Amino acid sequence: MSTPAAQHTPDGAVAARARGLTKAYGSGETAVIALDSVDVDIARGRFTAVMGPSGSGKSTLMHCLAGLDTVSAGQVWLGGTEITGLRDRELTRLRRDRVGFMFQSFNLIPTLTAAENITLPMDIAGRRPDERWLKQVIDTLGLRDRLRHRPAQLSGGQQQRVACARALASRPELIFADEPTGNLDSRAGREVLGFLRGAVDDLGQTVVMVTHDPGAAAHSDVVLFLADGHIEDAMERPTAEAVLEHMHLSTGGHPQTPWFDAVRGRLGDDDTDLEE
Ligand SMILES: Nc1ncnc2c1ncn2[C@@H]1O[C@H](COP(=O)(O)OP(=O)(O)OP(=O)(O)O)[C@@H](O)[C@H]1O
Repeated sequence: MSTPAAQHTPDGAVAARARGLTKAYGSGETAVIALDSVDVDIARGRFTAVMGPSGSGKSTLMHCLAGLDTVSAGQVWLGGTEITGLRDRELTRLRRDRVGFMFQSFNLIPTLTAAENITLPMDIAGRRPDERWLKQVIDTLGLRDRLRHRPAQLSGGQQQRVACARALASRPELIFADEPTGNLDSRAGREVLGFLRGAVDDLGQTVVMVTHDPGAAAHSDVVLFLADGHIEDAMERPTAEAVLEHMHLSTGGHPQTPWFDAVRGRLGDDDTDLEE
């Protein structure tokens, strides 16, 4: 299925692209089609949010675009390189060089300092960081005076900022963030979203973020809405209210799902007339 994002993005401005991307888990009668012939372009230098009900295929889409999972059919490109069909070793190198990851659970090494955690992927790869870039990332994220601290000595928001710096350190073409604010209180969550926004606006990075939270999605430039393994809509310049309204409409006006209740509660607008 084509999306507005797929139709209007010129070639050179695409950080990742999928055509006919299909992912099935299992086979025969028990097969689950997690993604069903998805076409999508992730625009370079923009902040894209991916939303949709639980099980709609968000994580699968992110993993296939990032080369973390194989596809059942279709093609995926990272920048100009088609990754479907690459051998494991080539794919690992490409991922290491071009992609940064942020997860809900931070994934920091407890025995290493913030500074060591930030450069760990580059140290493993035997690459020297670009010191000017690293300094810019650390200052942008406000981590200068936290570099010698270990994760346990940092707040949740600071830990996620370290994870953000780690994702940015090698200046990847693309950062994938899977619910990066899921384990944070709302203030720390807003702070991390502000830094991701800054990574796009001030550092020219490309960010793809999976989220259930309309308030988080409102920090993005475009929201892709998944449903049953399809991209069923895209929204440019989203606001939390417009995203929530879209979620309301996509549940057919019967927002009885735990997913909807949870996000509505987080927006704090239980008094609105959503259930009319
Ligand atoms: N390893 C797996 N084996 C079998 N089925 C899977 C596997 N991973 C995902 N699925 C199925 O694929 C579909 C899409 O899953 P996915 O995790 O991508 O959804 P999601 O939108 O990210 O969900 P959530 O918001 O709950 O994280 C679901 O039906 C899920 O049960």
